[in-house]
Amino acid sequence: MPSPDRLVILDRDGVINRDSDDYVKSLAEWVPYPSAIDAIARLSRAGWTVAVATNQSGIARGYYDEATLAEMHAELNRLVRKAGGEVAHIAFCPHGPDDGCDCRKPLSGLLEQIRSALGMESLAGSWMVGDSLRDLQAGEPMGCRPALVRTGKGERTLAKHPELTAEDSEARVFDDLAAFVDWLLASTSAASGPLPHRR
Ligand SMILES: O=P(O)(O)OC[C@@H](O)[C@H]1O[C@@H](OP(=O)(O)O)[C@@H](O)[C@@H](O)[C@@H]1O
Ligand SMILES: [Mg+2]
Ligand SMILES: [Zn+2]
Repeated sequence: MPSPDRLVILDRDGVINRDSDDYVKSLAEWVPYPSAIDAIARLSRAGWTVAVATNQSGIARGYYDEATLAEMHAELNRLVRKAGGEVAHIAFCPHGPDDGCDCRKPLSGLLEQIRSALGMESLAGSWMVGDSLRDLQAGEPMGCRPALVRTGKGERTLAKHPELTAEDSEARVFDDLAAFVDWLLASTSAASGPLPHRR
């Protein structure tokens, strides 16, 4: 059972792979950031558990189906394993904005699925890394530490929510997933225990 202090939960589109305003509708359109695949493997090799929480309303919208989504996630798993790492669990919301589900971010249902799948009591102290505010909002009730990346919709998110970069913001901002992992591994190798909360 992973410790939340060594768990990173990743949003998918815009963090692990390029996002598209037209949705990522096929394996061919699923283009991972090479540095992100390597970053996930570096986390695994350093003893961290990595999970993914992704909204996939394109399924409800009829743009692609769960079999196509499974092809993308098989490829993600293959690439991460080839790089020497592992993705412990991928939780996805196939629903649309009007379906009233409890798993579409900013709700926390996907993170609850991850907590349960990994057999954890709590996610408090784990990291939630995303390119949209709703990613960070999904982690907040679960006690996740928020990290925003500038890739994908990250720059748009920061333009809409400049408070995220304020000195007293709980969120930390990074250029991309690789930069977050560089910082996290450097910080936690220096401090053996959990990271101090941002002052
Ligand atoms: O970033 P994650 O959660 O991994 O996935 C986001 C995607 O499911 C899509 O989410 C859609 O939002 P709506 O679902 O239409 O609000 C749009 O933002 C698309 O551009 C985007 O590709
Ligand atoms: Mg995203
Ligand atoms: Zn859902």
